[in-house]
Amino acid sequence: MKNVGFIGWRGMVGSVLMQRMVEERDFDLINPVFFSTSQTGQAGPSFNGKTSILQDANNLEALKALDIIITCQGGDYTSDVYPKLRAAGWQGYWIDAASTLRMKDDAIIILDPVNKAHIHAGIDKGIKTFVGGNCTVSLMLMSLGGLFASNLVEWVSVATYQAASGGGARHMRELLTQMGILHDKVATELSNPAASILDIERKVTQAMRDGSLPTDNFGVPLAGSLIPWIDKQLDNGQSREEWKGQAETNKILGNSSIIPVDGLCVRIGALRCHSQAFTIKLKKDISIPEIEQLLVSHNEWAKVIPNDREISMKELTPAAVTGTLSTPVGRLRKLNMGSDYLSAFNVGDQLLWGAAEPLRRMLRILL
Ligand SMILES: NC(=O)C1=CN([C@@H]2O[C@H](COP(=O)(O)OP(=O)(O)OC[C@H]3O[C@@H](n4cnc5c(N)ncnc54)[C@H](OP(=O)(O)O)[C@@H]3O)[C@@H](O)[C@H]2O)C=CC1
Ligand SMILES: N[C@@H](CC(=O)OP(=O)(O)O)C(=O)O
Repeated sequence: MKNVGFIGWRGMVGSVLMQRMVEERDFDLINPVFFSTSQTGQAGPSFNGKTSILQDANNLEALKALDIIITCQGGDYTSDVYPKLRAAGWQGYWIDAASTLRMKDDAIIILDPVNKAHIHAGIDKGIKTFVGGNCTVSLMLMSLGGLFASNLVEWVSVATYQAASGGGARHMRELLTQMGILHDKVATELSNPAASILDIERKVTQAMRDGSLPTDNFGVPLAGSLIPWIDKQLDNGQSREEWKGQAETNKILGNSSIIPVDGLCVRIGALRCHSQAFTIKLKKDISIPEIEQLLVSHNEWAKVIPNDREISMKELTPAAVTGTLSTPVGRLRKLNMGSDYLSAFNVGDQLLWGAAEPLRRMLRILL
């Protein structure tokens, strides 16, 4: 059995990874070794009946003994440890959730339902570094993969509605705390049907503006509001999250001719499902039934939701999709701009296909 090291396993992404690996009995196939940057020497978890002591995630000698390393620890850890490990001659497989290494020439962005052939070709060529994609990119390709695979996409314009979890566990807590404080401010009025709704709104708006909400993580209130910027600011006016859309999509697809992907990335008050609204310029006018067929036949998780009000409201929402591997896509219709302009809307759990699932599937490919 291969020795597989896990770093970042107790964080939010890592916990989802562990849960999925238990569900799929991945631990039966490996000899897991658990690491920590802060709890070395403490008892490790037991996912396959065996317990062990947590090892130091910065101990290069311990890491060098591993065949495969899976890290969800974050970009700082990767930037620090990965170069040292490779410089020390380690030839094992590095599977990473952080964005640090994604665009390196000797790394492949992993999303096997979309680029399995590319992954296998990379392994055959000796590539040893595999990185999970940005969550919005992975979720877009899971739901729209059929259109890309059929070479039908000329360009994509996207508006995202991204959940708090994309920022990390502390961001989720902050959003919920903000929601609770806002509710508390008007709880009395809400229990009185005769209270003026404009008084209620005024109190809530005042609380959003007077500094009474915790904003250490988001920087500004998110509850009752939104944030039209995710990740760093680039010189060209894009956010880094928006930049990833085109860069990572084309790298995952292995395109030599770039498909333009651009738009606006926005944080909203969902917990762990990202949603995205797409305008897609098709290379040719094909019918909606043909499009639906291409989408559902691309992979088993891409579910088409009929463009019907009731069904969309029930099935195409974060509330419906959270915690599932399904990557539904709906609101499919031709736009007023012309019959080769398609609208689409997708929803996906950003901690599953958006983060943890591609990592465990990459491990399976290597076993
Ligand atoms: N959040 C997301 O949606 C996505 C994140 N990623 C990547 O994954 C990385 C990790 O993200 P995320 O899982 O959200 O980070 P977390 O903050 O949840 O966990 C990161 C690390 O913090 C340490 N830690 C300290 N205190 C605690 C605690 N009380 N509970 C759990 N862990 C604790 C753990 O390391 P230790 O045991 O060493 O102390 C843990 O591995 C990101 O930096 C990013 O690179 C990628 C895609 C999506
Ligand atoms: N940036 C994403 C989450 C994430 O971690 O993305 P990346 O893996 O590309 O850094 C979000 O905030 O929703």
